[in-house]
Amino acid sequence: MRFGGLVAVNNVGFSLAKGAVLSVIGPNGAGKSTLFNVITGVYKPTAGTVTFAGAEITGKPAYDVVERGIARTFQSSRLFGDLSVLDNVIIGMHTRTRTGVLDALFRPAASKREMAACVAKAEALLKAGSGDLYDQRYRPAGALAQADRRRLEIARALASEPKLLLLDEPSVGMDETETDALVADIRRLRVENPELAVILIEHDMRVVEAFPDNVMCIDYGSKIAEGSFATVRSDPRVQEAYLGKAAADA
Ligand SMILES: Nc1ncnc2c1ncn2[C@@H]1O[C@H](COP(=O)(O)OP(=O)(O)OP(=O)(O)O)[C@@H](O)[C@H]1O
Repeated sequence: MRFGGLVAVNNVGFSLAKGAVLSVIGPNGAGKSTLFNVITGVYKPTAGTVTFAGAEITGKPAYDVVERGIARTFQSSRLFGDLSVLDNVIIGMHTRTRTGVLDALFRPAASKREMAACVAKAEALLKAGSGDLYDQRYRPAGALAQADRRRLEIARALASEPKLLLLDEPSVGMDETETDALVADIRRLRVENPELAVILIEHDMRVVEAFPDNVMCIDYGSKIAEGSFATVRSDPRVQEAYLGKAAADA
């Protein structure tokens, strides 16, 4: 992915199996969020391909990508701050609902039934995560504490029933207890949806270490290491990227 003269993501090839978790690490500006933006259709890559569930989705519009089963959260909150917690989750279901404005006018019973099912499903998603989002379901999303906003972003992403969930720095703004709860949430999600694949962009090694099988480190847009957490952590190029050459040599 090129932006003028800057190559933000360069030859970052990887594949992920159903049910697997991949952590993407790398210093600030390495190209991690751009990778998510390429996968989810926010950017059309200047070269290369993205294939998902057997179909090429390179450059497909974001709504199409969500419909195919890829959901994401963002580094900065994209919640509707004035809407309730519950409504934010219901909005996440829009690709899976069938009735529209015309149905509301001409088939009000069907429309009402679908809405009731959406509310029940949204409440279940809010109950399932850690914390007390369910108890706060009628509060405006903008009034939530930061950790709760992150949990709500995840609940909203799950509302689209994804096969692949992309989490962009989910632990930002969380203390250690909240981070542990996040790890527990992701673990529980995997037990409940064994086929759900997850890609995490993370700076917090507590989270990365909790899913140690697949880790990829990006630096200046290129992949510099991949493998288990232990392999990647001990790679001298990774240590240099994070700590600077002098510290890595020390
Ligand atoms: N739309 C854009 N136009 C121009 N340059 C961009 C654009 N988006 C990202 N970049 C550049 O691409 C590079 C990679 O940015 P990106 O946000 O993907 O990094 P990151 O690894 O996610 O960093 P961080 O951890 O700070 O979020 C940076 O140099 C950034 O300035």
